[in-house]
Amino acid sequence: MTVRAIEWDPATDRLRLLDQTKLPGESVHLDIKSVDALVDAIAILAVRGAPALGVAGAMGVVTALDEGAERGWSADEVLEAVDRIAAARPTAVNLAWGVDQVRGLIDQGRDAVLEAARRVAVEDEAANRELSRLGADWLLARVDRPRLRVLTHCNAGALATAGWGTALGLVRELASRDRLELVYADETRPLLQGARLTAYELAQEGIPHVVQVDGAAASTILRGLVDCAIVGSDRIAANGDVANKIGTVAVALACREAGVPFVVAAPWSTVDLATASGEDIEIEERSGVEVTSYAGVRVAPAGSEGFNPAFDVTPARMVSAIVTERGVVEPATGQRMIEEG
Ligand SMILES: CSC[C@H]1O[C@H](OP(=O)(O)O)[C@H](O)[C@@H]1O
Repeated sequence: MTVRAIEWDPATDRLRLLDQTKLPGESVHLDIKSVDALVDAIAILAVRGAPALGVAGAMGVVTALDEGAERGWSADEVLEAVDRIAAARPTAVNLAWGVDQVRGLIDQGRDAVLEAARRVAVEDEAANRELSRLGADWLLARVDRPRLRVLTHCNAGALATAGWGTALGLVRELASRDRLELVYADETRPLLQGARLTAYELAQEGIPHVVQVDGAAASTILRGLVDCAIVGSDRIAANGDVANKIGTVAVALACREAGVPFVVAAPWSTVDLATASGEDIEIEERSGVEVTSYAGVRVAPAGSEGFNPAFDVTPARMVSAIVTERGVVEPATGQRMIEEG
């Protein structure tokens, strides 16, 4: 079983999060007792990754019901608290999607909401395993090499989902088939999800990998050191434009120039058919201090401000494949995301 980022803890009957800001050095869990605590955990990326945010959003509705019962909130006050969870981060469609999967059951009571939230988690992990199989089949049919060398950006692993992972789920599937040679993991400034979290997952499972600075990705690809790039996503627009961690579009540009596949792995819950194109995706702007400092130590001069968009958009024309549990779409050929998927 892969590392668990999120669970509904039977011992406390509360949402329990693995605090990803403490990894890889410490394995610390947060018992979420209030909506404020969950919103804060999302804001500081203690829980992060689009599918994981969907699960946290769904389970957070139970947290809102419990806090409302303790504090005597009206039905409207409970819904206002649920809305705060859904709005805690703007780019990943999964957060609001996860809340929406269960909020309509509130009038059926806590048990119904918790059962539905748990189902969101189970279905996410199942989707990740299915898309990993489909993605490995797609890649192995196109890359003529005994074992693949893969570049990935950020963390789209078990820590970013309910389990197994999306981009790293595909990596795990390749490794299980003995078709993986090496993973180049971009460190992913400024919060180092790659160096801290992707490396943590791969090291735990003995999957061969190296960590590289983000600035090395393009030359690693252009030097012919990788056979493909596989990344996750936070929101996929109807036309196949893909929002993902800042730095992803640079990887896609290099893949197109080098003629290697740029693959996006994501559950269908990340596809947002209501968003026509990447131009309509809100990009989260985070504090510039995350760029000008690291681990509390300022690295830029006092007079320098940080510019910190957390995501970028890769145009559909640069995306070789979007792999979901419903199948593979090839946006670079003009294919669009459709409900039948
Ligand atoms: C499997 S989706 C993971 C996705 O989420 C990450 O963003 P963040 O760490 O800020 O939540 C990044 O975009 C990953 O690709």
